[in-house]
Amino acid sequence: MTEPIVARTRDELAEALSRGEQESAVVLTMGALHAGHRALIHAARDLVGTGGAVLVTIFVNPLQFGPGEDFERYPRPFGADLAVCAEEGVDLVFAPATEELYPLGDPQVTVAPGPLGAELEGAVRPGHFAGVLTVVAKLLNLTVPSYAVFGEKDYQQLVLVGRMVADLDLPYEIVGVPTVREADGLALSSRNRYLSADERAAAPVLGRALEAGAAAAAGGPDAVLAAARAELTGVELDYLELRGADLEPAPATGPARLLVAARAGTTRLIDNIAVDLP
Ligand SMILES: Nc1ncnc2c1ncn2[C@@H]1O[C@H](COP(=O)(O)OP(=O)(O)OP(=O)(O)O)[C@@H](O)[C@H]1O
Ligand SMILES: CC(C)(CO)[C@@H](O)C(=O)[O-]
Ligand code: BAL
Repeated sequence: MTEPIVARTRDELAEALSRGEQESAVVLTMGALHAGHRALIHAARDLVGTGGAVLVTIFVNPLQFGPGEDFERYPRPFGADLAVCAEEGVDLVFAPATEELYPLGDPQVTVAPGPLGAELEGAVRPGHFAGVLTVVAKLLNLTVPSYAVFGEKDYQQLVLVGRMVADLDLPYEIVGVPTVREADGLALSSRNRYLSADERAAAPVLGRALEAGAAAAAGGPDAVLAAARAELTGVELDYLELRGADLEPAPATGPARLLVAARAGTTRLIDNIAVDLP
């Protein structure tokens, strides 16, 4: 097992990137790495092969956290994260300090996420996706990969990153990876560690609700939502919505996406599933 190169500054990153011309794939994270991130790293390696370079960024981005959210509390187990990267054969880790990524302080020019950025997660977390897209654009322009790998667990983020790349002609291929789940259906998330025993016992209702909704697709959109809603007990619901695969309003037929966000105690969980409307 070889240790990844660790770059903490732009100069260290540029020097590391200058050493090779291989094709690269990047996985952008906020650390606290789990099996979901490992799946993204595996996908990145599959894209570039053993001759290519897999990069992981670890940066808890203050721009995407709102007031009263968990920026300070967010887990930062950097040593453990480096061990995961070494186990998974990551070639380069870029882990800048906030002032390294934002040397001029809060950016005056940011990426506007458009109307979708104010819906679903954006309605509950105003400004979140402007923060996400701004840091994603910066990290991609610093790491200049061929591919950038994202998880379907944050489906709206995946859609918005893809739209940013398309709208701004950014030269990166965005690749999505299916959500990795616990045995009981709970989507892996760095925030799951916040859950008390009782909250953890309640949390799988999100996955169960999504499965029930998808299974009711033959009955159409109303049946999907009714079946999902019936499972959502023991949590505080933020939203349950059926949209098109591109998160536009749900079509009457064809590929759709069922999305849920809820709180188990003070821990906010999100999840989603593909639904095929007949
Ligand atoms: N269970 C999962 N399955 C697939 N991809 C995942 C999963 N969890 C996170 N990812 C992806 O990993 C990347 C980094 O996400 P992040 O570092 O925020 O981890 P996280 O588990 O989503 O943490 P958070 O608790 O903040 O949601 C994102 O593209 C995200 O969608
Ligand atoms: C993409 C990302 C790393 C940007 O901070 C974050 O939103 C995340 O981890 O999903
Ligand atoms: N992957 C989620 C990032 C956030 O909640 O800010």
